[in-house]
Amino acid sequence: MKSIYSLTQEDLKDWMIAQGEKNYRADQIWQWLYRQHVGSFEEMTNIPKKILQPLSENFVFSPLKTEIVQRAQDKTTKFLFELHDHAMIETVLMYHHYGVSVCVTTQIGCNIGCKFCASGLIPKVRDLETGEIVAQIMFIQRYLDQHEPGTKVSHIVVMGIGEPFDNYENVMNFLRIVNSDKGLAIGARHITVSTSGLAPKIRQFAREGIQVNLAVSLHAPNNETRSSIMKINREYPIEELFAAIYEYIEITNRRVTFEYIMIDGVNDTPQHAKELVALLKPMLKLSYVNLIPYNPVLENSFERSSAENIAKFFDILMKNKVNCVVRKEHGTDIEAACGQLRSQYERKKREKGRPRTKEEIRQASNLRRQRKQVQQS
Ligand SMILES: C[S@@+](CC[C@H](N)C(=O)[O-])C[C@H]1O[C@@H](n2cnc3c(N)ncnc32)[C@H](O)[C@@H]1O
Ligand code: SF4
Repeated sequence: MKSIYSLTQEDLKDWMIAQGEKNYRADQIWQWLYRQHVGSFEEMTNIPKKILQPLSENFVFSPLKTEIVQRAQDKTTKFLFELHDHAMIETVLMYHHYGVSVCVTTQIGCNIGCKFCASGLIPKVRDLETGEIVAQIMFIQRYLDQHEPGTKVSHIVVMGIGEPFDNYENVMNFLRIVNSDKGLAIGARHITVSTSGLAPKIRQFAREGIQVNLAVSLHAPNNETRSSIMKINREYPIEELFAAIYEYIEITNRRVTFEYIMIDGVNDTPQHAKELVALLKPMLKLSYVNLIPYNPVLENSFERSSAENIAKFFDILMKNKVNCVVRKEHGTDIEAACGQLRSQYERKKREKGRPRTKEEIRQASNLRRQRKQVQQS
């Protein structure tokens, strides 16, 4: 059964009309959901039983069951949820000087399969429904209501497990619901959708008429390096990706953020930095680069660039007037890399009772060492 959070305002109105009810009932329910943040139909005290009954027969409330909550020293909190089909997803709550953001998951697994990413290890099982994405925000808003009354989710990043543009319609509905001014009213400019670079969807997104920010996971300035870590680059090479980005900028007049993970010996040399400068030169005022220190994951041997190499790379970009920042890390003392909490949890479940192999012990100690370095740096 679908979640009530799957419905846009229009869907809810259509449903009311189909029940022979008045439009304003849909507005009342919307207010209960997104202004009062109720967690059940019974709490909607001004809605008559003759409406609540069919509502609860046709829709579930939250489709999420909490499995694990991990809180880091900097208050970053990771939630592992179980869905009705026992699939596990992750959602992260982060605290910033400008507010509170939530990172949402959009798919179970991911077919893009980037080599460095824990989420891409598991092929896509299915797309999340709109309601399953909205429910992540509402769960965390209720968690905040309970633990820190008055604190509101102010920003959303669509950067959890999955490729949002491979679940396009559900993600667009999610954006409309959280942005609705009669509901949560999270400003479009406070929402960022990150894509690995599905060029045709970037063009489609440009035409949606919403002010949501676009981030592109670039991670390399040339096709050879990018294809070696992101197989999506073979389908949409840099020339095609940038043609779509230019079109996006032309239509929306909005700035694009480029995410660039710093991976030791892969994409972090001064030569890579110079190539990145050349690539971004024509769009200096309309682009922004986030340099992200790589978060080591157990399943591969990539390592984070040294602080020195990150600083050198940053300097080259800055000297060439590329807007750039080294992204602040969140929750380094918990399973911070996207998809890690879920993959650790599922591995432990599979391996219960089985002794670890030498290779697994080596990998785990390697990861612990890298994490320690990350926390100390
Ligand atoms: C998990 S992805 C989800 C959104 C979308 N699929 C994408 O690739 O942009 C969000 C961001 O996390 C980055 N990422 C993935 N694994 C990472 C890791 N181990 N350390 C740091 N960033 C990572 C991705 O490259 C991407 O920029
Ligand atoms: S980085 Fe994004 S696109 Fe690549 S595997 Fe991870 S979630 Fe999928």
